[in-house]
Amino acid sequence: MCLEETVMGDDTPYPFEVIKESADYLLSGTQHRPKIGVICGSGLGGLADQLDERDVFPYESIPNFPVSTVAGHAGRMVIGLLSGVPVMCMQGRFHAYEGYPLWKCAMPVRVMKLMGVSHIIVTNAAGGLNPEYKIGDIMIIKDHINMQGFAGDSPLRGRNDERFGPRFPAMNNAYDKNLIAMAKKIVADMNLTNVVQEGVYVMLGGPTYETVAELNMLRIIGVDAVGMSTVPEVVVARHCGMKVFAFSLITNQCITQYDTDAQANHEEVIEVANIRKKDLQNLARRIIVNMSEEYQES
Ligand SMILES: O=P(O)(O)O[C@H]1O[C@H](CO)[C@@H](O)[C@H]1O
Ligand SMILES: Nc1nc2[nH]cnc2c(=O)[nH]1
Repeated sequence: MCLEETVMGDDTPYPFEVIKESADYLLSGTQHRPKIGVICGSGLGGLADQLDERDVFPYESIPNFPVSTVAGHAGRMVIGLLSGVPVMCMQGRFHAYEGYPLWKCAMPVRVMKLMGVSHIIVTNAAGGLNPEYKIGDIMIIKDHINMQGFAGDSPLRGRNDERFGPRFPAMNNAYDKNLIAMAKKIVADMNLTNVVQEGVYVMLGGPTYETVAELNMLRIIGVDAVGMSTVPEVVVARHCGMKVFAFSLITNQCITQYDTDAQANHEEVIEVANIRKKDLQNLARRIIVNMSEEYQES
């Protein structure tokens, strides 16, 4: 198969050389050499606007990159300094429901890897299924349930390239315990303990929100928050050896009763993200500064 066919087809992940082309393009357009990557969830892209000395790359300008099609996802890579730490931020991500295969949703993580990123922060907006969770809570993700994996799909499906990682990567400890402990200290220091939770995230394919029966089933299997992203990115990040920290902003309460007319909707998701964005940006900034101290020591 020629390179062009491989790039155009959706059946198999881009080869190393194609990912490298994207990485080299970004490296040639910025002086920064970030070791920390951030994927901004729905309505959470404001962090990228806070970077100093930033270089901005609309996704359509980056070779081989998909484009964002969802409200609340600006669709650009922003590389710059946050409190002096070099960072690259995806202001907008790719979802399976947009029509992208899982490997393409997560392809930017490999681009980050080839640019030198070793630590990644993945954020999302999610529905709170744990009845204790309130709208506006921040859930540190301690684990996930990979529903697509149960069904035989994976961003790692297809031939494995050992230059990225092993055929059979472990996925326990996907969410770095030391980073979680560090984040909890920061949360306490910021007096945010009462709005921060720690729980299990599930990704469903979307774009529908869930039925009552689906939500009740998910709760039984141990889910605390429900979304339509993050898992492919985390799987690919762990496959290539990155340390992962992830959190969900609980933008709505999942509706687990039949006797209500309330309905989940994306406008509410964006609205809540807007209300909470300052706390989230401050939290992310402090985590990034601490992370940079960690990788400088290691
Ligand atoms: O996961 P992010 O991208 O934050 O967005 C979440 O919010 C959207 C639904 O409102 C879906 O895209 C879901 O995945
Ligand atoms: N699947 C799903 N994704 C979301 N993103 C934000 N809220 C939700 C939700 O309730 N369900």
